[in-house]
Amino acid sequence: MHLALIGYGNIAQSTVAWLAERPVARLTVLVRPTSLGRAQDDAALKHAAPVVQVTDQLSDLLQGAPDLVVECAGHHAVAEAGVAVLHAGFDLVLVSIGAMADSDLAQRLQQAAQAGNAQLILPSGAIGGIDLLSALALAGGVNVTYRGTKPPAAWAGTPAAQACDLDGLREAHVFFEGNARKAATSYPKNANVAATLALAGAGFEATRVALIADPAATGNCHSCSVESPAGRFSMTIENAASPDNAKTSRATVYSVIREINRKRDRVVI
Ligand SMILES: NC(=O)C1=CN([C@@H]2O[C@H](COP(=O)(O)OP(=O)(O)OC[C@H]3O[C@@H](n4cnc5c(N)ncnc54)[C@H](OP(=O)(O)O)[C@@H]3O)[C@@H](O)[C@H]2O)C=CC1
Ligand SMILES: O=C([O-])CC(=O)C(=O)O
Repeated sequence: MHLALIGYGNIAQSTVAWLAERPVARLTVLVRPTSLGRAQDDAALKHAAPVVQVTDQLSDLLQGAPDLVVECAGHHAVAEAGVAVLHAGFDLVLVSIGAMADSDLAQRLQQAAQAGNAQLILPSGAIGGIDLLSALALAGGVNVTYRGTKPPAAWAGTPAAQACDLDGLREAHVFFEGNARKAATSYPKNANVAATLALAGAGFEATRVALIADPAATGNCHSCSVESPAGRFSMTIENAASPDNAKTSRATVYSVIREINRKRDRVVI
C-alpha cells in the first residue's frame, strides 16, 4: 500500500509511530515548506515504510499515485489540497471534517470526488456511534444534541479565550451554544466532532452544540443524545488527550489507523 499523509503534526506522527508495527510499502508525507527539514530528519519515518518521500509540493504527492491519502493538517489544508487529491482520483480520509461546514468547500469536495471517481472518507475521529446515527438518520426525524467538554488549556488560542477567563475558571463553564456549523467554523481544531455528528445525523443547522471548559476535566469528553422515531441513544465518551496536543484526543489517531487498515485489509470492521 502507498499511503500519503497531509500534515506531519500530532496525528500524523503518532500514526507513523504506529506503522512501525505494521509498515506500509510506501509512504509520502506532504508538509509546509517551513516544516520540510524537521520532517525529513525524523528517523521514525524509515520504520513506517521502506520507501519514504517527504515533500512540500502537492504535485509530488499526486504524481506518486497513492492508494490512500489522509489529511491530518487542519481546515486550511483541506481547501488547499483536498479538492486536488479527489479530482486526481485518489481516495481521501478527511480528519479535519469541520472544514465541511463551509458549504462551498463541501460542494467542491463532493464534485471533485465525483469527477475523479474517488471516495471522500469521513472517519469517526474522536467520537463513536456514527454507524448507528447515520443509520437512524435514514429513517428521518432525527434530533441530535452534543456537548463537548475539555480542560481550559485545550481551548487556549480559540474564541473561548475571549468568551471567558479560561485560566481563572473554578467550575465548568459553557462558553458556546449554537449549531454545529457555527461551532465547527469557530473552533476548527476543537469541534470537528460536532461536524461529524451533523454530517451523519441532522445536518449542520439542526445539530445543537454546547462547548464547555472544565478545570476538573482530565481529558476530552464528548456527550451526545440522539432521538429518532426508529430509536434513541445517548453516549458519553471520555477520551484521553494526545500527549503532544491537548486539543486532540488520542482516539482520533486510532481512527486514522483504522481507516488505513480498512483500506489494506481483506476483512474490515
Ligand atoms: N475528526 C476529529 O474528530 C478530529 C479532527 N481533528 C483535526 O485534525 C487536525 C490535526 O490535528 P493534530 O495533528 O492534532 O494537529 P497538529 O497541530 O499537531 O498538526 C497539524 C499539522 O499540520 C500541518 N499543516 C497545516 N497546514 C498544512 C498544509 N497546508 N499542508 C501540510 N501540512 C500542514 C502543521 O504544520 P506546521 O507545523 O508547519 O504548522 C502541523 O504540523 C486538527 O487541526 C483538527 O482539524 C483533530 C481532532 C479530532
Ligand atoms: O479530539 C477531540 O477530542 C475532538 C476535537 O478536537 C474536535 O472535535 O475537533
